[in-house]
Amino acid sequence: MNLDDIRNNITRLDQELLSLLAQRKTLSLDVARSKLENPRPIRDQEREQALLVDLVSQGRQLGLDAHFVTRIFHTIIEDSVLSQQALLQDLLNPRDSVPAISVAFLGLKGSYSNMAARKYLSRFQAPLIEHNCESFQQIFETVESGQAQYGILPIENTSSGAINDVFDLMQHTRLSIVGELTQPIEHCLLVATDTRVEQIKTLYTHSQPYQQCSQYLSRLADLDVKFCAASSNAMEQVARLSRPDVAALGSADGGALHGLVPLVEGLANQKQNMTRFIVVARKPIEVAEQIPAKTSFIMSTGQQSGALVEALLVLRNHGITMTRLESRPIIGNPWEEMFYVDVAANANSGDMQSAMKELGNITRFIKVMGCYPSAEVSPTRIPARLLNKTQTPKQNEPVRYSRHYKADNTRVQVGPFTLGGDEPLLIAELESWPGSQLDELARSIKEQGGQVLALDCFTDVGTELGLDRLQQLHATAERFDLAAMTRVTNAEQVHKAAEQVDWLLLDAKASSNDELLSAAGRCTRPLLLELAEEPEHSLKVAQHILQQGNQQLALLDSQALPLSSLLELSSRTHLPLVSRLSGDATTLPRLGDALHAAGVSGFSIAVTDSNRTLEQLAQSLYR
Ligand SMILES: O=C(O)C(=O)C[C@]1(C(=O)O)C=C[C@@H](O)C=C1
Repeated sequence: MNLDDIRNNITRLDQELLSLLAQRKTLSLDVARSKLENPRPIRDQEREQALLVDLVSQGRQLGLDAHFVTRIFHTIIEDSVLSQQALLQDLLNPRDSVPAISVAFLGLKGSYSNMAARKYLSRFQAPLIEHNCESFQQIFETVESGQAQYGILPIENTSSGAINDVFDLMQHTRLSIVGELTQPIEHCLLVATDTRVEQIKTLYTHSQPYQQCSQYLSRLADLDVKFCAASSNAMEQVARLSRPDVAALGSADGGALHGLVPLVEGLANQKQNMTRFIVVARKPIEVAEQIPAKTSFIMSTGQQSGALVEALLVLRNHGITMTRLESRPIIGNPWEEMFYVDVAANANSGDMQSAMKELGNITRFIKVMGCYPSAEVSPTRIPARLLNKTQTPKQNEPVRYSRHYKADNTRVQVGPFTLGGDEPLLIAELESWPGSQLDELARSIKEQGGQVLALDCFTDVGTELGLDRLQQLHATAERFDLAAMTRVTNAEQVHKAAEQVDWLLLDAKASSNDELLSAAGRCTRPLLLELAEEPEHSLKVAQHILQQGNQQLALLDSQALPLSSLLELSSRTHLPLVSRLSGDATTLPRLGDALHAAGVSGFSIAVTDSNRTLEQLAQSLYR
């Protein structure tokens, strides 16, 4: 078969896939109607789990990786759940029979708010009348006066946090929240003509995307930056000039509305950049009981100590999960706060009604801002014990970590460095978060010959600070051409860390956490598994990880195992070994040499701002 024939076959298969997806969607809507007749919740995670287990098993028999199959079906099921929700909501909240839908949002054609508005309202399949607004205030006014039926407002961004102006305006509005959506923010360099990055001399941009892409932009020399009121203005300007030396920052979809094309994509410092929007309207909506709902309300408590805690306890006592808590000063009442609360509950449910009544008795002010369908469809996970059942064990297949399975040493690619090659790899561990000293220490590690910067981002801190530290670690490692490593202790940390660092450390305690091991085994970042007291046990854990798909695994000895045990280990497994060394500057280099000769591929040592042991070890190893 020649290339054209193969491509024709691929095209045919893709069309079949599309037609099958459309048929599946029709069936999913039939399910929704049947759930309405015989009331049942839309979401049925038991059914989803059973479906995924079967699909993964059948996929494996067809040579498809478990991770690939689950990822695709998570997306299909997410769409199915959201389509069912939209159908039920339409039936419950019939729309006035107007020929078009009108919406107010910030900015002009192509702004992120415009793209969010189009995405959210596409479900109504009616022509859209767009009201471009210059401020959040104007959006509220346009909807309040009836000129637009809906308003779209950003309320939080993963990199810049809460959008306070919107929260402040919410305090005084008569509008209700009727929906939410999350929009990925993907900044690109947009151009109007055929050009190259080196030719760009002037950049038109709004200040926010400019800050969010600072790392990429700092690499472009002599750029004249012209700030605009909104990204859409920047795009308009570049489209009007239509020259090879000008570019705008904005989304590819937004740019397309102005005839611009992306020259470079994915420019944001933070790779996962998302904005959550709320949708407001004059009339509140009802949310069908079968749908996962959210309710937003605002309240102010007295200033006596424990008042907020008491209010939150009411939610807990009614089994209501709070998904967000934000506080803003009350304008005109210095030192008083208004709290914005989102809960995962339907405002009409018995629990919520009685919780609101109790809250009414202990707060100074309380008002429901709206109840709306939750746009988050958290993916159903397959527990490790079921995932393993989906394996079709081949008779007498050698265990994966063993030399029978693979005779040659595994090479693990850690950022730009290789573990398991000819040269040993040097990991410098910082024992606590160094704050503003981070860059200084990274510079010193690089100078001394270190290659990997290891630092705990999550230990003893909340998720938000952990994520912030991850980004700092990523940025510093990149600045000094080091690879970055951090410890992960749960599945969520695996997903977050995999976006920012080159190597994930699983400590010996990880072996009892099935969910963590499965997430690590399914991620595509290399792993370093700390050996448990009983190395045999860790080899079983290694087998479990390798079976999930991730083959980039190394073992860490942090208990200074005797040389004989290390030799035995390296005769049994092809996985590279790393030793955590401690000791003084005179013994360390000799120890390092001996262990390297015994097959140890990497060394990890603690670095402080005063010791130079890393340098001595590096000099001895790289002699
Ligand atoms: O089987 C159902 O009950 C469906 O609603 C269909 C479906 C699916 O798309 O497969 C969607 C949502 C449920 O959570 C489970 C499965």
